[in-house]
Amino acid sequence: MIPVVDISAFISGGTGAADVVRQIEAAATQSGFFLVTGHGVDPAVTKRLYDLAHDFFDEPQDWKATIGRGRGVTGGIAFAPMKEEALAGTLGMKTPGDLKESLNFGPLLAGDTWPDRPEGIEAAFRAYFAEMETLAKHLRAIFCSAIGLAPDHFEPAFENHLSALRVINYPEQPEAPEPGQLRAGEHTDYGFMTILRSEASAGGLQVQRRDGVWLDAPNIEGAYVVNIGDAFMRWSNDEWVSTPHRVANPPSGFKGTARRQSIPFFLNPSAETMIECLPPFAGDGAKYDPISFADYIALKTSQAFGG
Ligand SMILES: O=C(O)CCC(=O)C(=O)O
Ligand SMILES: [Fe+2]
Repeated sequence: MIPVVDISAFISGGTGAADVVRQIEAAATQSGFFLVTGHGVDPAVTKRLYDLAHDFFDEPQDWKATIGRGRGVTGGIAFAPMKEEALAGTLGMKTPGDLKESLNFGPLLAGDTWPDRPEGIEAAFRAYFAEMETLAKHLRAIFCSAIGLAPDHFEPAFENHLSALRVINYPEQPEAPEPGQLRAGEHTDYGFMTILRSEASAGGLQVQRRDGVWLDAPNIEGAYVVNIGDAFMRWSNDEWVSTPHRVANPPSGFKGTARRQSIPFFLNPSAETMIECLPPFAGDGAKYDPISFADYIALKTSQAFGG
């Protein structure tokens, strides 16, 4: 259900590029999820961010609580402590807060002054963000090829893109979660697409099949999980699907190590980008009115929080 696609032939322009495009199109229109290998992301850059964020999460709670709470610095750091977010709320479900904490960064997003430790954490975030920008550009070109758009069709929309990079820590669960409480509640992602560095653990990523059954997403070391977001689903007139997913708790009584750290990169277009039915999908008429990405996010947020 969640295929693994080696995209190296597309990146190098070799024979097999067309096959990559067809595999991604099939996944994006069926489950909205796929794994990519052969993506060219530098594993050392990934490891550095992973390790420094791990060190940050190991710091005492009372110190962490002083970090990343302000919003006065563009390109600063934002820290969300345990249980602050309940993702299922975005689907109108009332649950206790998610059993995770996260560090969040985007070059054009508001945050706070970076902490002086772990040393190099800002540079690690920025370097990984740049790797994700490169991979995202390849994926956009694959999408264009699949849909029948010029290869650079989406590029103007990503000149001042509002993408966000997040490292999430899901700690051990020495106490049983409350009823309905998960590591990350059921949700869809809002943006264009998400590129996730997942991690195998007891209590991991699950994706909802169309019949409602939850399936464990496969984990392949070094591969990225890619999923389509709501904004791209709307852009594609619902042909490419944004699928509900969540992060399960470790089984109760689990005795091994269940700490998990994931790194999602949420690819978003610029605020003024118009989300308007792409011409190849307009055959039977556009289902939605054109809307700017900024207005779309405001609409989603008000729907999720009943505003
Ligand atoms: O941690 C994960 O594997 C997924 C997290 C997620 O879906 C999200 O933060 O949007
Ligand atoms: Fe998500």
